[in-house]
Amino acid sequence: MALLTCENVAAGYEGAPVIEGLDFTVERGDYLYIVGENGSGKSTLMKTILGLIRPRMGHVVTGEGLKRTEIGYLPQQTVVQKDFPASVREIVLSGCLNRMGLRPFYTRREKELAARNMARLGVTPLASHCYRELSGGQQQRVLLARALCATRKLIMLDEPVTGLDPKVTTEMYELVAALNRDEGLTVVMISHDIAAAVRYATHILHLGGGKYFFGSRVEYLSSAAGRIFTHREGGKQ
Ligand SMILES: Nc1ncnc2c1ncn2[C@@H]1O[C@H](COP(=O)(O)OP(=O)(O)OP(=O)(O)O)[C@@H](O)[C@H]1O
Repeated sequence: MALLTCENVAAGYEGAPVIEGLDFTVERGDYLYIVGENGSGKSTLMKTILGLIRPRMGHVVTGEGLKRTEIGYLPQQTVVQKDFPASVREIVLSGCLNRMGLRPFYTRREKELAARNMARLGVTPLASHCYRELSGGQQQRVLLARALCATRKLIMLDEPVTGLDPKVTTEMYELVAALNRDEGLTVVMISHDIAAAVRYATHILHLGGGKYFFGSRVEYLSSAAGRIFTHREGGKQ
């Protein structure tokens, strides 16, 4: 069974639904990019998958023993979040909150998990620094370490490179690609960067104009949406 299945999903707020009739699956080890213009419903879909928004129609089904609370999530950063007055260690540890239930303290295992994920993301030397004093790239690494504390299976990232310079953007992309390739972590990433999508993704979901495309990277490149991109890039892909 797929790790994640969306069956005829419609979601939105008041008024007309933002997304409708969406069908796609995410298998273990996939790297799915969700692309599409502003307002096409990418974040709404991600929140629906996470169970933060109830679908108006259809179902989101998880498989392979995955619980919704075991999905690592790196949300789109707001200005307020960038200014959060906590230490890096506290932020990373808070990725364990979903496992804690009513228990008020972190266990030794949770502290070890946080330490491991800080090391994995190269932020151990920043552990006692205040989060709001970090650069944008360091903040995103910290949030990725936090999301990894919540999951061993599936991580969802909402535009994790917004505001980062090209070098740090590439580092972030390579980091996530390595987690997928070397550690078998399944990744779902929202992005506006179609060039990165066709470089890193195994699958692409392109939302927009009431329609959508879902398929493998190769299928995307020969689809109408993908051909617009390759045409613009002069057929470089
Ligand atoms: N909390 C909300 N309440 C009401 N409408 C909302 C809410 N969040 C988003 N919307 C609307 O839903 C639509 C889709 O928004 P969403 O954030 O899912 O798009 P997106 O594709 O992620 O956009 P972007 O690329 O700009 O981040 C937009 O028209 C937006 O204004």
